[in-house]
Amino acid sequence: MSEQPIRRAIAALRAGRAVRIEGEAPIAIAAVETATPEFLDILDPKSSARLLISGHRAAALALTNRRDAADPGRPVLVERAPWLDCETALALADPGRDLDRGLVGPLHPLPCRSPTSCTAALELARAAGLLPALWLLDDQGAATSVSVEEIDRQDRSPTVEIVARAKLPLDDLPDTQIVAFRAADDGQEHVALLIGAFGGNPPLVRLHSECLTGDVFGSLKCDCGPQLKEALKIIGASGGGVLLYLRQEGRGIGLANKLRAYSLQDRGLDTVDANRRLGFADDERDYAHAAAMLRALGVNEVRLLTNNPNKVAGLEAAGIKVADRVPHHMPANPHNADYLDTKRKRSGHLA
Ligand SMILES: Nc1nc2c(ncn2[C@@H]2O[C@H](COP(=O)(O)OP(=O)(O)OP(=O)(O)O)[C@@H](O)[C@H]2O)c(=O)[nH]1
Ligand SMILES: [Zn+2]
Repeated sequence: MSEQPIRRAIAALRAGRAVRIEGEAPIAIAAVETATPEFLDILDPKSSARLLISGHRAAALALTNRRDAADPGRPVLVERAPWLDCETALALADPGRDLDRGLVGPLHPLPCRSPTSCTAALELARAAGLLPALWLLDDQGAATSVSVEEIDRQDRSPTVEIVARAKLPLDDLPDTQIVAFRAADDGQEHVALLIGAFGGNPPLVRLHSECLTGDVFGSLKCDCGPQLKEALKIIGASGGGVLLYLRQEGRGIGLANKLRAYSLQDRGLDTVDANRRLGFADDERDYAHAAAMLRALGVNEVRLLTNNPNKVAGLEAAGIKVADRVPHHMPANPHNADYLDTKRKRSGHLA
């Protein structure tokens, strides 16, 4: 499959290996989180690598000048000083550690001469569930390579294939089938539940983003668990519809990064600032894979259960008509009241 380079590049970054990003200005990178000191000694013998961080992380470290600050999406490079070793770099990348240790420095930001390649590289780190902090290496001989175009989500119209389909009896629900999908680009496995009979009118559809803590453990920090259960109930009661279970843990930043965000929230940050402090945008999801899954199921128009206007816009941008938005509120509890409030005040969720 032509899209396999992304999967290989994700695997290489996670394994602490180097990846070459092909494009107008090719670069070679390795993840700060996984690259070992021995590896860095070999690939950066002169200590001339630079540290590549996201604009959001640079802003949190007060490294952005006024022009950069206007564009938090713009990556920033930091010169490798002799004291900037693997552990110090990790402290720069990981806000949990900078709060523990205090900031290191002085740090010298450098102009980023290949913003397109660097942005693609940071996107790859996000897709790998790693912190958005990379070593930018002089040595470009990395065995694994992927192009900017292959990484860029805007350029991709992802294809998904149906891998398996089976009956799944669920409590209090009409006939339900579970369908496993695999995305050709990043290899991610998503799931659809087809509940009851639907057809004719646009079906009731819920896009549920994975939340291990809420869905499985019943965490009270968010509203995901109750939303998931209630969505199944509402779809079942309406006669039928579709629930997509999307593997977009932590609004697309991955499980470990979400738990890092939780740890920052334990220290008083809200959900939006925690994401930014880690170096991510508030919400890193897109709905192109969801749209491809719906199309593969023959669904081109939906009534969408959500309070999130960005979800409606994202699905429509990916070519699925949203005939109606059906609100999907859950009662707050003492642990998630502030979180739900932040989503309304800062993330545009509808009350
Ligand atoms: N990064 C991050 N992700 C979170 C946090 N709390 C929950 N999530 C994730 O947020 C996603 C659910 O998003 P929500 O904002 O609750 O809901 P939504 O799907 O955008 O909107 P609705 O359709 O109205 O429910 C899941 O992937 C959760 O893992 C958090 O504090 N930080
Ligand atoms: Zn949740």
